[in-house]
This record gives sequence, C-alpha cells and structure tokens, in this order.
Amino acid sequence: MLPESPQKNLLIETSLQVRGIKNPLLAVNVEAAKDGAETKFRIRNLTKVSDAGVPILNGIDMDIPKGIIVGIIGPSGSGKSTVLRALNRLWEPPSGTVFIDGHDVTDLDVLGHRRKVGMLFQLPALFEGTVADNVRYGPQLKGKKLTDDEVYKTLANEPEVLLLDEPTSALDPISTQNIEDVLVKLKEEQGLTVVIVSHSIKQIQRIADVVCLLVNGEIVEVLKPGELSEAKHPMAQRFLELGS
Ligand SMILES: Nc1ncnc2c1ncn2[C@@H]1O[C@H](COP(=O)(O)OP(=O)(O)OP(=O)(O)O)[C@@H](O)[C@H]1O
Repeated sequence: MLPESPQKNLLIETSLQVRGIKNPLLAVNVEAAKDGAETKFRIRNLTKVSDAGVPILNGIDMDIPKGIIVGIIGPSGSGKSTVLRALNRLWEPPSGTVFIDGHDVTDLDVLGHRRKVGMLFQLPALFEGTVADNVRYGPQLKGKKLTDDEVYKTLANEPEVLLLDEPTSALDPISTQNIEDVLVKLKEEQGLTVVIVSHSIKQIQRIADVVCLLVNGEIVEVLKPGELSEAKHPMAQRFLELGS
C-alpha cells in the first residue's frame, strides 16, 4: 500500500442512481499503483434491458484508472458479470458507453480488443498448482509445452487488462493465494489493470484498491477495501454483514 499523497490519489467517479433519480457524482480518492495513471476504461450510462423488458444495468458510470485492481461485489443477479462482459464485448455495449484509452470499444477490432482485455472465468476445471501450471494445461492438451518464458508472457505481457469472474471460487486456499499474488505482482510490475468480480469480500479486501458495490444494476457505493463497513446503502450493508 502506498502512503497517502495527493499526487498518488486518483479520482474515481461513479454516479449514484436510485430508481431513476440521478444523484450527484460520488467522488472517491483511490490510491493508485502509479503516479499520473490515466483512465483505462470510461463507462458512461451503461444500460441493459433484457429481451423481456427487465432492467439489468441501470446507467452505470465509472472511470477505471490504469494499473489498479477494481473489485466488483454485490448480490447474485445484480449485473456484475454483465458489466465485465461489456468491457471485452462478450456482450456488445451500446456505442458511446464503454471507452478504452479514450476509444469507444465498439469502434475497435473485436479480436484485437480481446487480446488487450483478457477474460478469465471461474477456474473450476483447473487443478491445484501454480497459476503457471494452470496456464500450461490448455496448450498441453494440444501437445504444446509452454516454456516458463511463454507462460509468463501469456500472463504478463499480452493483456493490458484482466477481467476475472469469480476466478478462484472453486479453488483451494493455496491456489487462490497463488492467483491473488500473481495479480498483485502483475499490477505492480506491469501496470496491469484488473477488474475482478468475487463473492468473497475477504478476497476483495486482500487485493483490490477500490471496491464497487453493485445492487440491482446500479453502482450504489464505491469504497476503499478498508472502508467497506462504512457502506450506507441498506442492501450493501446487509450484503457486507452477511458476506465472508
Ligand atoms: N442475455 C440475458 N437475457 C436476459 N437476462 C439476462 C441476460 N444476461 C443476464 N441476465 C439477467 O441479468 C441479471 C444480471 O446477471 P449477471 O450475471 O450480470 O449478474 P451477477 O451479478 O453476475 O450474478 P451472479 O453473482 O449470480 O453471477 C440476472 O437477473 C440475469 O438473469
């Protein structure tokens, strides 16, 4: 953790929206991994309605600075995965809502974008062992043995952003710790930007620089991991009280 310093603070802004009432922007200072880090993702009024007309995302506004780990937590069905999927266009967001490095993601080549913004899902199919062991597993099935350098490159050099959807929920504590260590190291050494959805509040507290609480398709709180007990939204409070 870096010492408090105005130069190292970055502004994350999100709008609080309560049932159609747009509240003033909530500004949260985030200790960033680097001085002067730029915004990696800008999300503006990201909205999704299901085919049946049910609201899924209700106007998400968020700036994600480069080189930090953002944790997204919230109840089941609150829209966490949908936000992640919008970031690498597994769900195509409306144009003008998601920007990477200042570019509307929908204007970019989708495959190039996904190389830059990697997505890792829950890793239940993986086995105990190091992250490197797990990265080697897929290519090994196809008869390709990755060297240590190639493994590191796969993990460290290719994506600029890693999106993680419950990556460790089926893993033992040692594998979980390995993954958390790698994420923090990649952030610190490579400036990797990470957005992680997790049901484990403790995990988020261990690795995230900032935590977004999503309830009913709305970001209701943006807090530092050490300040989660200060959440004011009733559903967020309940979720945090009951969570582990
Ligand atoms: N393509 C779709 N069509 C209809 N409904 C959808 C679609 N995608 C997601 N939903 C619904 O949107 C809501 C949000 O889903 P999402 O998977 O993003 O939530 P989540 O917060 O990640 O949930 P969980 O913690 O259970 O994984 C859910 O009610 C889900 O059923």
